[in-house]
Parts: sequence; C-alpha cells; structure tokens
Amino acid sequence: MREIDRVAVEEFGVSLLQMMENAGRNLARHVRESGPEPVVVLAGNGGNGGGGLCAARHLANRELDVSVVLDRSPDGLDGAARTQYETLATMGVRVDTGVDALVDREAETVVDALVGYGLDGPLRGIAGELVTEVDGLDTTVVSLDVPSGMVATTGERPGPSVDPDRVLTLALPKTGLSEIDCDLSLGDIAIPAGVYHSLDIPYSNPFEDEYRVDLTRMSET
Ligand SMILES: NC(=O)C1=CN([C@@H]2O[C@H](COP(=O)(O)OP(=O)(O)OC[C@H]3O[C@@H](n4cnc5c(N)ncnc54)[C@H](O)[C@@H]3O)[C@@H](O)[C@H]2O)[C@H](O)CC1
Ligand SMILES: [K+]
Repeated sequence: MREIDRVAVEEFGVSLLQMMENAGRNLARHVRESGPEPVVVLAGNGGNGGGGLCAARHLANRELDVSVVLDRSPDGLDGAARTQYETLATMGVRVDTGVDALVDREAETVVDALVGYGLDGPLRGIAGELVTEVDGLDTTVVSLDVPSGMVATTGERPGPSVDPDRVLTLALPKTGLSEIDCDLSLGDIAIPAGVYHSLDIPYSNPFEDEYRVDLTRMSET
C-alpha cells in the first residue's frame, strides 16, 4: 500500500487529502449504518487518524452526537491529521485526549482510527491505553483499515489490539485481515486503476456503482 500511495501521489497527482476524504466519507456512512450514538472517534496522528477525523466532520455535519479522543494533545498532531483536526476545532466538535475522556463519553459506538498499516511494534502509550479501555466497553467498534494494534500484512497482534465488530479496509483488502472474524468491507478511495497496473498488480475495479463492497459475504461463499 505504501508503494501504491507513492505512485498515486507522485505519478498520478492524487493528494493524500483527496484519498483521506474518500476514506473519511466512506467511514462516516459505514458508522451511520451500524453505530448508535454517542459516537466517539479515537484518532492518532497518521493517515488512519486523519481518516477518522475526516469521518467525524461528516458525522458532525449531520448533527450526530460525535466527539473525538486523541492519543496525544492536539499540538502533537501534524500533517494531514493536524489539518483535519483544525477544521473540527473550528466547527466546535469536542476533542479531548486520553482514556479518562473516553470513559466520560459513555460511547455507544467507538470508531478506531488510532493506527492503520503504519503500526510499528506493540501498541504503546495512550493509544495502548485507549485500546485496552475499548476492549472493556460494551460498545459497537468500527475499525478503519485495520484494527489498531494488528500488523496489516500478517494479522499478528504484538501488543494490545482492537477486537472490532466491523472493519472498513481501504483500496485493497490487507492480507492480515484474511482470517478476521467480523464484518469486513472494502472502501473505495479513488486510486486510479493505472496505479495498480503500473505496479503490475492485477486489478479490476470491485466497486461497480458503489463506493464500498461487503467482503464478508464474499469470504462466506
Ligand atoms: N492508499 C491507502 O490505503 C491510504 C490509506 N490511508 C490511511 O493511512 C493509514 C496509513 O497511514 P500512516 O500515516 O502511514 O500510518 P498510520 O496512521 O497507520 O500509523 C501512524 C500512527 O500510528 C501511531 N503508531 C504507530 N505504531 C505505534 C505503536 N506501536 N504504538 C502506538 N502508536 C503507534 C503513530 O504514532 C501515528 O499516530 C492507512 O492505514 C489508512 O488508514 C490514507 O488515509 C489514504 C490512503
Ligand atoms: K485502525
């Protein structure tokens, strides 16, 4: 996926924020279809967090009871995640940091946008604490791309990791999800098919007229 991202950006001129907007809008719709309110989005500082923060904007725009809990203070954010955060802050969406904020919110749905395929070692710090807290909550959990704490390529869980009810993975299904036992959907983030072809990846667009396909049924057939 890193190589696909690189080619999409460098050779096809697709920006990270464009791909992230597709991810976030897909995620917001996915959450609306399943998640009762209040919705709490857990967000980290990478592309995964940026997708979750973007979804929070779409949910807030539809007057849903949505708030955000970060795994660091806002001034620790940078790049696309920071950009997404600034918009939410301007909108007046509630953003806090740490486990106490999560506990206070009494979430009915938790959106897991802490870490995606950028996991580096066992989940540590506040992200690890948030994931451990989520596992003790009786909430619907929707993970973006891969459950935080899971190695996207192998499915290994080297430390604390999220046990989601649903996963919305992006662009291509991550190999580490092949054995996952939950609803699995694939979200379109509009990567040009030519990107896959230029990397000799056999690809035919799976989305037809939709922007999301349910992979669970495919794996059951
Ligand atoms: N083409 C695509 O598939 C796109 C995917 N998108 C999303 O972007 C992420 C990958 O983004 P990246 O910035 O490379 O990394 P992550 O956000 O997954 O992770 C960085 C994030 O995680 C924290 N972190 C990493 N390891 C640990 C650890 N061991 N303990 C605690 N915290 C950890 C780090 O601090 C950062 O906060 C992909 O999964 C998709 O969700 C793009 O949005 C669009 C294109
Ligand atoms: K995640």
